[in-house]
Amino acid sequence: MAVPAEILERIQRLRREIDEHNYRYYVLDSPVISDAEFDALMHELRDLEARYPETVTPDSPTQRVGAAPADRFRKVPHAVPMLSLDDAFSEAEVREFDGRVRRQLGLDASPEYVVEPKMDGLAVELVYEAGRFVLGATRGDGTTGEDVTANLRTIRAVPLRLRPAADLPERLDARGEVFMTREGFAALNREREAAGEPPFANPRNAAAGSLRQLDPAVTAARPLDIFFYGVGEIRGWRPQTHWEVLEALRRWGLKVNPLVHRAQGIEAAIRARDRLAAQRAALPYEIDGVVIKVNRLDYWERLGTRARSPRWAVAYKFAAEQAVTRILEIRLSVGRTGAVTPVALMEPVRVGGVRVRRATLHNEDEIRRKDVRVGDWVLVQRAGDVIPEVVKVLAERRTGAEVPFVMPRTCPVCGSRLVRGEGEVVWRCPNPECFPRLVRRVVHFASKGAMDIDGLGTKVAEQLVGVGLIRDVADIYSIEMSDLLSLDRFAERSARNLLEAIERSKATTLERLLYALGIRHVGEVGAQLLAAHFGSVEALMAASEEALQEVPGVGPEMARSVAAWFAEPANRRLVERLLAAGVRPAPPAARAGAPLSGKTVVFTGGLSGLTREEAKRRVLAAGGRVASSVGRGVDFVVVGERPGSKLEKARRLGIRVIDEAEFLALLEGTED
Ligand SMILES: NC(=O)c1ccc[n+]([C@@H]2O[C@H](COP(=O)([O-])OP(=O)(O)OC[C@H]3O[C@@H](n4cnc5c(N)ncnc54)[C@H](O)[C@@H]3O)[C@@H](O)[C@H]2O)c1
Ligand SMILES: [Zn+2]
Repeated sequence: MAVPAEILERIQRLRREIDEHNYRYYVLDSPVISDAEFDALMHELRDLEARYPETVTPDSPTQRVGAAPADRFRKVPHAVPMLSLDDAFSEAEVREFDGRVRRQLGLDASPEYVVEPKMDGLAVELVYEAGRFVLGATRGDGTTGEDVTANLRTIRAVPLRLRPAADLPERLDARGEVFMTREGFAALNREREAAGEPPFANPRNAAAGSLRQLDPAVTAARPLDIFFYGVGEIRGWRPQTHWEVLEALRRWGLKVNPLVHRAQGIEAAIRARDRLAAQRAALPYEIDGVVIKVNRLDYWERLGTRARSPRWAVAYKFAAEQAVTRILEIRLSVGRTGAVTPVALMEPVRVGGVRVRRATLHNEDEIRRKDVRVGDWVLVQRAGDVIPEVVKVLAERRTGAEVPFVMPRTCPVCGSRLVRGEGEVVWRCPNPECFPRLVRRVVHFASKGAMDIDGLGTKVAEQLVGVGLIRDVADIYSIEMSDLLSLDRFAERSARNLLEAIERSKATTLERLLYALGIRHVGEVGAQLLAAHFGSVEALMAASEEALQEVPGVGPEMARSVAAWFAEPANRRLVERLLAAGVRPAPPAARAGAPLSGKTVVFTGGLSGLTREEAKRRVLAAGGRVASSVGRGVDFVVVGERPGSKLEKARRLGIRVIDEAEFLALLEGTED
C-alpha cells in the first residue's frame, strides 16, 4: 500500500520538529514546549509509523535515544548502550508488560521485580577503575555521551574512590540520575532572578543545565545530587540479580535510593508503586513515576533490548498534569452570581489521571488574549483538584478551519441581555432569578416524587449548574464520571453513586416524568390523571387544549398550561432529548399486577404513620391513582383521623372505606 503524500509529509515534519525539540531539551537544556506537547508529537508520530510501518527509518526519533552529544564536550562511547524506557500509564499497560515478559520467558507465574522511584533528572555513567573514578559521561544519544568528568567530581555525593571491598570489580560502569532537590531548585532560581538571569523551567532542566557546563566551577556552585540505579559494563564480578547490583553499589559507597523495593510478581509491584505515589508530594525531590525491572539478570539476557529501550523494564509514569486535545465547542455557563463563564468542550483526554472533556476559559478577555478558537488544538492542565483549564493554543497546528469565538450577548439559560460593568471582565445575566430558578427546576426534577435521583439536592445542583454542566434537566443524563471528579464535592464513590442514581431514574413512569417536567398546575395528581388518560408522552404532546380539558379531573387552567408548555419548541426538544438519553416512561397499564394497579384512591382525614404526600406517592408507586374528590370510579376511600365530608359521600355511593392499617396492607399486597 502506497503511503499518501500528505501522510509522508506529516511524518517528515513531525520528525524535524521532534529532532529540534530533542536538541533544545537534551543539548541546550532549554525546551520551548511542555513535556505534554512533546509527548503529543511523539504519540502522533508513533501512531503514524504504526499505521505505515514502511516509513520507519533507523534515524526516526521513535528509534533513537536522546540527542547527539554537544560539540563543546569531548565524546565518550558507552561500552553498553544507555537506553530509554518504555512508558506505561495504567495498571493495564503494566500488566501487559508483565504478560509479554512471561510469554517470552515461558513463565507460569509473574517473576520477581524491583520497583524504583523514577528520578526526574539526567542519566549519567561513571567509570570506576580499581575503585577510582576516572571518567564520567552523559547519556547523549545512547551510544555516545559527553565527557562531564570534571563536573561530576564537584558533586559531593559522587565518591572519587569506592569503599574498599573484596568483591570490588576491576572496572565498573555505574549508572545513575543526577538531580536537584526542590529546595535547591527554588534557591537557585531565586538567585538567578535576583541576578537578572532567566530561571530554569523545572528541576530536571536545572540539573541538566548545571551539569553540562564547560566550567566545573559553575557546576560546583549548583546543588546537585545523584542516585545510582544500575551498571553498564562490569569486569571481574558476576551478579545474579539486579537487587544484588543495587546492594553492591550501596556497599561500595554509591548512593542508592532507599525507597527501592523488591516485589513478588506484578501485582505486588503495582502496590509498591501506589505506596510511592502516596509519598510523592512529601519527597524532597521530584519523581515522575517508578521503574519496574525484572530482577533476575539471566532473564535480562533472554529478554534483550529494542532499538530504544530494554524489554526487561518499564517506566510506570504518574499521570501528567497537562495534555493536548482539541476544542469542539465553546459554551457559556451561568453561575450563582449571574457571572457567565465560557467553557471549552473538548475531545476527551486523560489529564492528571482522569478523563477530561471540559475546561474553563475564564472570560471573554482571556479567550481573546489566548486567541482560543473552536477547532483549535490546545494544551490543557489539571493540577490537583482544580477545574481543568486551557493553558494555550497550539497555533502551529491550525488548518484555517478554526472559528473565532464571539461572545453571545444574551443569557444561554433565560435569554436576558447580558451586562458588563465598567472595568469588569465578566459578563453577567442581570436576571436575579436565572440561576436559582434553574437550580430549583433541577432539584424538583430529581425529587422523590419526580425522577427520584438520590444525591441530586440543592447543593449539588448549584454546583452542576454553576460550572455549566447543567443548563436544562436533559443535561443531567450526559454527565460523566470525569465531569464529577473535576468538582470538589465529589470523590470517586459519591460520583459513582450519583451516576448510578441518574441511570436508575431512566426507568420511570409516565406520571413521574410529567410531574418532573415542572409544568405549571401539574402536580402529582394532575400528572397521574394525564398519564392514565394519554398513556404516552407522544399522545400527550399531540393533544389539543380541548382534548386536555375533556380529561376527567383536569381543569381548564391545567389544560391551558399543559397545551402551552408542549407548544413551546424548546420544551418539545427537551422531552425529545430526555427520551433520546434513554429515559423510558412506562405507561400506567404496563404496571398491571402492581397492588393498586388501575385503582383510584381518595384520602380523608389525617394519617398517623405517614404524611399525605408520602401516602400519595406510595399509591402511585403501587400503580394506583389518587383523586381529590369522591365520585364514581373511586375504588377506596382511606379514612384517617377527623375525616371530612368525603367519608359520608363514600358511604352514600357505596365505595369501600378503609383505615390506615388496611391501606398499608393493601400497598404491601397482603390484602386485596
Ligand atoms: N519538552 C521537550 O521539548 C522535550 C523534549 C524531549 C524529551 N522530553 C521529555 O523527556 C522524557 C523522555 O525522556 P527519556 O527518553 O530520557 O525517557 P524517560 O525519562 O521517560 O526514561 C528513561 C530515563 O529514566 C531515567 N531514570 C530515572 N530513574 C531511573 C531508574 N531508577 N532506573 C532507570 N532509569 C531511570 C534514566 O535517566 C533513563 O534514561 C519525556 O517525558 C519527554 O516529555 C521533553
Ligand atoms: Zn439568565
